[in-house]
Amino acid sequence: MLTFPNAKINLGLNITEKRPDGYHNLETIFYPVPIEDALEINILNEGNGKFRLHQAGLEIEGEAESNLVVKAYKLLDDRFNLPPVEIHLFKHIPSGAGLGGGSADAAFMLKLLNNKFELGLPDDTLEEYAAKLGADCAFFIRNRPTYAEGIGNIFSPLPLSLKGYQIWLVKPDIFVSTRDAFAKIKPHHPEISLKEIARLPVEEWNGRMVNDFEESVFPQFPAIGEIKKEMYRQGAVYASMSGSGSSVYGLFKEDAVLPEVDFGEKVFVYKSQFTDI
Ligand SMILES: C[C@@](CO)(OP(=O)(O)O)[C@H](O)COP(=O)(O)OP(=O)(O)OC[C@H]1O[C@@H](n2ccc(N)nc2=O)[C@H](O)[C@@H]1O
Ligand SMILES: Nc1ncnc2c1ncn2[C@@H]1O[C@H](COP(=O)(O)OP(=O)(O)O)[C@@H](O)[C@H]1O
Repeated sequence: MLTFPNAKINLGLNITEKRPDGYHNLETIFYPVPIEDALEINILNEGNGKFRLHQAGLEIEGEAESNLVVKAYKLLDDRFNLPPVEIHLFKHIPSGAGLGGGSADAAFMLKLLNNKFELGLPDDTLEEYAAKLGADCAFFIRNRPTYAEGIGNIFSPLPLSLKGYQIWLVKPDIFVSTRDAFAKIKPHHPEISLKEIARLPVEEWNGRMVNDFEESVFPQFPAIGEIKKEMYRQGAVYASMSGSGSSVYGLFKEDAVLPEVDFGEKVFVYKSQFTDI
């Protein structure tokens, strides 16, 4: 059985409080983007192990055991004693990009196992399992435009559509640690809630909808801030870093012609148009 975990971008991100447990409360909007990995499972008929992971495409750091698709499998295996599986994962979504690729793989693995082995788990339960695997993981269960609060795990659906807009996404060869990026932030409550800003037309987001991580990440990695400036020079109606970086996206009008810009070596570039949401 085969599935295609997609990425997300953050539309705005306000980090509002540091919590006693070390995590941070925030508000953000998660929006699905059609950059997709490919994830397949088959029943494993040979050997003694419970899983075998084959990985291709972009590299992911770490052992198979630490891959989030394996963690997702183990989580459900502990509860349901699943048959052994052979896993094929092809990575297209860059890691350390603020695109949630690892979290998407984990959430889609939960959904895949639920379907393949007919576990009958409703979305609410799948979200509870997903939340154990990463702060933004549960978003990918329903995978629709979502306003998120708490540590990024309390959701409400949002009637927001970027249909027709073009997205230009650039991920430089820079790895930003989410943990370090949080550590440098001074949390504060925004004057206007992100939910309110999101009701405005996209053309009015610039200067209002902010990603608090930019303030700590751009001084450390000026190249990321330069990409954002370039997006605006090229006519973006809105541009921002996604999550804790390092990717930057620009939203462009339907009829805009996106130029070819050389952002340097080892830079991931993706252009597309939002369709069905
Ligand atoms: C902040 C966001 C916004 O989208 O960043 P990106 O990962 O997308 O860049 C996400 O919610 C991140 O989610 P995720 O990447 O799953 O975070 P986790 O693995 O759970 O946490 C990584 C580390 O970030 C810090 N952390 C994470 C979430 C949060 N609300 N407060 C925190 O302080 C903690 O130090 C934690 O150890
Ligand atoms: N299947 C996976 N895909 C990507 N990264 C993974 C995966 N499993 C574990 N990881 C680890 O998760 C970390 C965060 O990856 P990812 O969620 O893609 O990025 P981000 O948090 O920037 O959105 C990576 O450093 C990687 O080592």
